[in-house]
Amino acid sequence: MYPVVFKKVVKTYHLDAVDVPALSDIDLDIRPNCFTVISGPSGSGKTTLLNLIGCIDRANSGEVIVAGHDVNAMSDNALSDFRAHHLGYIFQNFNLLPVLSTYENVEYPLILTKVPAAKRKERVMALLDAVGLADRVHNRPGQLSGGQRQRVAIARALATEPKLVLADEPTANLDSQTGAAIITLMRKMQREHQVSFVFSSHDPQVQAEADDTIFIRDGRIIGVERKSLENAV
Ligand SMILES: Nc1ncnc2c1ncn2[C@@H]1O[C@H](COP(=O)(O)OP(=O)(O)OP(=O)(O)O)[C@@H](O)[C@H]1O
Repeated sequence: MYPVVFKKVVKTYHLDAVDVPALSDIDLDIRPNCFTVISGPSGSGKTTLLNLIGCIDRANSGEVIVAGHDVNAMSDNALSDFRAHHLGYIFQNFNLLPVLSTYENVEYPLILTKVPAAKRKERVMALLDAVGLADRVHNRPGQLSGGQRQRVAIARALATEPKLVLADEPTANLDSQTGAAIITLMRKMQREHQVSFVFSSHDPQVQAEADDTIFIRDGRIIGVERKSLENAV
């Protein structure tokens, strides 16, 4: 099953009295267990597309199917529950809760989804070990480097075992060496957890690692490049 299917999707923002068309007639399939990059110039609609895939925003028309669910038809409460259980997010600004420790940041989505305490501990420690932060469990985000913060965000995104992880410019605030290490880690986690990652990115390092690239211009998909799946699994 494709984790994401779009049919004739349109998104227009309303800014005061002006309509700003952001996405027009988007038809799209995202393959399972792949690294998919959305590539395009500034203002082309990458973040808008990622926000629709991530159910952070809603389309004006068309069908948006995520993990087999018609998300445009869901109520706000159902959508919020759906996001918590099925999706993981990685942001360029990391978006960690500053008052929580590394451990607590990764545990947080498991509390939201009511995972029992013993299971939470097991899963958080396994993830922090996998991202190389088992010795930083008590540090708060302010006591970590940018690369370490992004590692926490990767562990947090995978905590609920989602089928799909969305990453908006995940290496934008990292130097190229740290960015490369983060891409390698995301690839490793993607393969181990059999999850689909969808990125928006200008970073050639992220684009080079992609299985699939979706090229977008002026709110329209102008091409899709898919590598052989042997690279992805
Ligand atoms: N909240 C909003 N209100 C009004 N217009 C918006 C809003 N968000 C985005 N837009 C417009 O929608 C279009 C697509 O924006 P979007 O942020 O998706 O592009 P992008 O490709 O992610 O750009 P960048 O690479 O600069 O982040 C642009 O014309 C933008 O000005």
